[in-house]
Amino acid sequence: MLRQDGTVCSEATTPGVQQQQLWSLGKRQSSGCVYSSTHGFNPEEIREKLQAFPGGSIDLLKQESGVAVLTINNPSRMNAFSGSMMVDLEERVSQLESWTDCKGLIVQGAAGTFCSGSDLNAVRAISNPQDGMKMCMFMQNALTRLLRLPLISVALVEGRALGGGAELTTACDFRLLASGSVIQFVHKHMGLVPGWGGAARLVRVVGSQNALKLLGGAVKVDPGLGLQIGLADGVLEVPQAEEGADTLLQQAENWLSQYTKGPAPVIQAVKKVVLSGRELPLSEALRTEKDVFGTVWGGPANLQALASKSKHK
Ligand SMILES: CCCC(=O)SCCNC(=O)CCNC(=O)[C@H](O)C(C)(C)COP(=O)(O)OP(=O)(O)OC[C@H]1O[C@@H](n2cnc3c(N)ncnc32)[C@H](O)[C@@H]1OP(=O)(O)O
Repeated sequence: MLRQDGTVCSEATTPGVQQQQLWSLGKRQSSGCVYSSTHGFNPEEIREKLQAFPGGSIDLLKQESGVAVLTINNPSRMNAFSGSMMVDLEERVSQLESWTDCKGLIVQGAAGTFCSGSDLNAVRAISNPQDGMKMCMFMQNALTRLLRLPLISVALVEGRALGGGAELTTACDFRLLASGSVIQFVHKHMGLVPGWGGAARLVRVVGSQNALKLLGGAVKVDPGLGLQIGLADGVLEVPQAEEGADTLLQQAENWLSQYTKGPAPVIQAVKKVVLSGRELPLSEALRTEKDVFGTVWGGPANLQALASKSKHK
């Protein structure tokens, strides 16, 4: 059953329609926004305002493998988020939510750098508190939906991830840092704190002590520090120009494949139980886990594994 706040609580499951149910469970939870009209949030109004600051794009490539690539594309501004890119992001997340075969997602920046945060030209133009709040709610909704997608996501960070760009990395399940890259929550230097949900997510990734250090000191997190505090899940070497070396994207796809190998319903179920464990109180998380279990128990992958008498050596 779907609660009004977008979370899922338990309901009886009937074996046989399990795969369909898993998808709808994942979809229902992933579409749970933080803000709605009950919070005075009017998405149409802010969409229109954001569209007045055009430039760049958010590009989505869905691949047969079930792994999609989302590219932050505004190279002349170091992939800063223009207003229209924020609206684009929301649209791409909607497209991913309705992709039934999804298994994984790589979020990258175009042209050798990740993202320099919100476009400072747009920020200046909407620097009044009312517009700031609306933009903040809009981006929190979009990034919460991104993190709740029933797939396994990784931010591929090359170059710099600054401000909102750093926040975006925390809306992915994992982060891979290329050699020489930096994640920096520069908000304090801008007289700000994160507003796209980056602080709340950062605390969950690195713990409150480390989050306080990173935000309070606007610390530059390089791959070494990232690994040490758990912000980075792996480090990739930027390939030399010589022929044959895997690109960073290929390396990220290889890395992600350890988690996306296998049937989509099972990968989606894995994400779903982890997500509910992270977001729901224990009793609700347990009931959700039971429901998700019911969608894979006796399903094609389960039956095939039983028939092949697989051993786990
Ligand atoms: C809740 C969200 C909070 C936020 O995200 S606030 C925004 C936080 N981000 C920033 O303050 C980034 C400011 N930019 C910088 O520090 C530097 O440009 C940066 C990214 C380190 C790159 O330095 P450099 O390699 O020296 O390159 P550069 O400065 O010449 O930049 C190349 C062109 O990109 C532009 N750019 C970079 N970041 C931008 C941004 N966020 N908004 C708008 N334009 C931005 C920059 O102005 C420059 O443009 P132009 O060539 O002068 O026309």
